[in-house]
Amino acid sequence: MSDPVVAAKKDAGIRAANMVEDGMIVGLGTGSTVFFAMERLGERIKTEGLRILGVPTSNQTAMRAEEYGIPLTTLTLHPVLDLAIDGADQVDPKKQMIKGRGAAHLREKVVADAAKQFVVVIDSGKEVTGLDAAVPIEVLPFAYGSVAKKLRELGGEPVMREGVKKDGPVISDNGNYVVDCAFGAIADPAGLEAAINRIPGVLGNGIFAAMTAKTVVIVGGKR
Ligand SMILES: O=C(CO)[C@H](O)[C@H](O)COP(=O)(O)O
Repeated sequence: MSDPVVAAKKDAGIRAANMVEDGMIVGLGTGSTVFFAMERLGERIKTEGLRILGVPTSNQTAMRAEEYGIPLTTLTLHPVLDLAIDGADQVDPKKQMIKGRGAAHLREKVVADAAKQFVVVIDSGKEVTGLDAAVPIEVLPFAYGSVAKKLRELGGEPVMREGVKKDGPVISDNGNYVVDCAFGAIADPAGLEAAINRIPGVLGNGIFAAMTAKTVVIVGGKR
């Protein structure tokens, strides 16, 4: 019997991929849900002759794109994207979200910001009434100590993300540390997103609260 969460992710991914039109430049997020969208895009390229170019948000996504036959481009050649498809870890009713389980949130935010429309694909387990997950924060290694102190002053509890099958800290695709910082229930996601970004040495954080107007959320298995 198929896993209902996996089935929901696949449904969300396929529906997002079916929104893509011929000639579009498409931001490609990172994670298991967006990979279902990419698989479907690969099928459409083969069967319908769909012509698209993708901008990948991680090394893993670039490798998947190669596997699925999705041609890639860069933000240098295409600074404006028609649409970006990505997953999320928590999404609230205002379409504010927390991302970054895969430590790709810095490039994911750049790509989502460059897109005219941001399509977020989730299963219903990601829907929450209020954001409260630890916030992934990409930090310049040189600044780790001072950033951690400032995050504590903001009321957070920063924890260095540790590697799996690798001793020591996770190093992002951009060569930086990733800190997971719990703040408890987040009353003002936009305010916290901006406050974290104001700390020198912070390169980006996983709260996405500034692009809700162009965000469409697809919850797999729900119509
Ligand atoms: O933000 C992310 C990676 O940095 C992912 O998009 C997010 O963690 C969702 O992943 P999944 O679709 O595998 O549940």
